[in-house]
Amino acid sequence: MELQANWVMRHSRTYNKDYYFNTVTKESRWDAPQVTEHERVRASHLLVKHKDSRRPSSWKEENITRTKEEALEILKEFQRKIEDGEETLSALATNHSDCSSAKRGGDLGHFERGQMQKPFEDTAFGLKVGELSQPIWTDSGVHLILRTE
Ligand SMILES: O=C(CCc1ccccc1)N[C@H](Cc1nc2ccccc2[nH]1)C(=O)O
Repeated sequence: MELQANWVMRHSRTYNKDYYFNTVTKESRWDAPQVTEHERVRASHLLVKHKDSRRPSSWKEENITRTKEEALEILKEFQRKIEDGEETLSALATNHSDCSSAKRGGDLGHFERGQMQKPFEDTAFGLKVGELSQPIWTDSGVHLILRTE
């Protein structure tokens, strides 16, 4: 079983049973400290909408008519530029994201589970800090997500 950082399992001869010891805080416990996943994360994203998006309109384009396939091709080009270090997600989101968060470089702020559309939430909570997602689909369109905290 995975233990939280700095915790080790020890054996008590007095009680003849295992216990858990934190090598940093010197705390000891009978029960194993559970690894809790992050309660909340912070992320930025770049959204490309398509004609079947929940709201096929944005600050950029009053009436969005591109197809899902076209949206994905556009997003994959952005993904390549970010992965090559040619562009940052923030700069591309500012100029090209179909979400109102474009005005904040794509920053969505902190959020907990239960606040965003499920595919978006699951991807964001599955990223390490600084990690960029693969293109993911929600009812809003297709997104790239960068976990920032
Ligand atoms: O829902 C919003 C606002 C999101 C937001 C949160 C926090 C700060 C700023 C913006 N914008 C939608 C597009 C959109 N759909 C999303 C689905 C998941 C995450 C972000 C999303 N953004 C839209 O513009 O149609």
